[in-house]
Amino acid sequence: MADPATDGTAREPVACAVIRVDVKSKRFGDVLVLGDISFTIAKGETLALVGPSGIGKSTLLRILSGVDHDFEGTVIRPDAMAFVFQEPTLLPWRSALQNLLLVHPRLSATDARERMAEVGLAGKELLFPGQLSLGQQRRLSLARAFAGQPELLIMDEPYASLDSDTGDAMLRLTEALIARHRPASLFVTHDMREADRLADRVLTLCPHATGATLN
Ligand SMILES: Nc1ncnc2c1ncn2[C@@H]1O[C@H](COP(=O)(O)OP(=O)(O)OP(=O)(O)O)[C@@H](O)[C@H]1O
Repeated sequence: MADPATDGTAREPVACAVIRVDVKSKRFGDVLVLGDISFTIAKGETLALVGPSGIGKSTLLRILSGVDHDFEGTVIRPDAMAFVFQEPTLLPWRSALQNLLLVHPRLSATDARERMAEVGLAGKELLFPGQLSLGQQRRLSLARAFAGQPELLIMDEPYASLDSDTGDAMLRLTEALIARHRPASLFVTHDMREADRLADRVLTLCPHATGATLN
């Protein structure tokens, strides 16, 4: 693994920023994991976060999402945020529709069904997650994320471990949902093809010696 100390510097205009990140440093004990990382994401803009294993991508996501407050710097984030993880994280004993409504209790059943139809799951509302294919489970987790009309969408390797056809279909679906709902989006990926296709800009976390780049 590369030197885990990371020095990322990425600056650009801040107009219409949905999230504003200015991390000076993040340490675990004496170990510097993240250095100087500054960026914003505007409404409708998608940023890919890439870098080698162990460089600090998940650590940065935890800081951005507000789970980890133990760092130097500031993050200004919106209230309405949604997360999509590698695993769909569905409750197996609840139907697909209930999985949506549990997270969004104010959503009407009609709206929830519309959200499911939007991701190609019309007619699957009453099935349990175990009765859905992995691709359908991922679609449901996307529907759940977009159902709250998030201002900021954070995705952590959302297409990992899918076969190439399913991954491609999910990528197309995500593109369409982002184009329609226009959240600011940030996603972690190891796949530069995914990053080039989905992202407007790519933030690369690099070892301390070489810094980080924003393209
Ligand atoms: N709670 C913790 N305590 C101590 N060190 C940690 C902790 N969490 C992560 N680290 C270390 O911080 C560094 C960055 O880890 P992180 O999980 O953020 O990397 P990553 O880029 O997401 O890796 P991957 O792509 O493999 O998921 C690693 O060296 C890891 O061992």
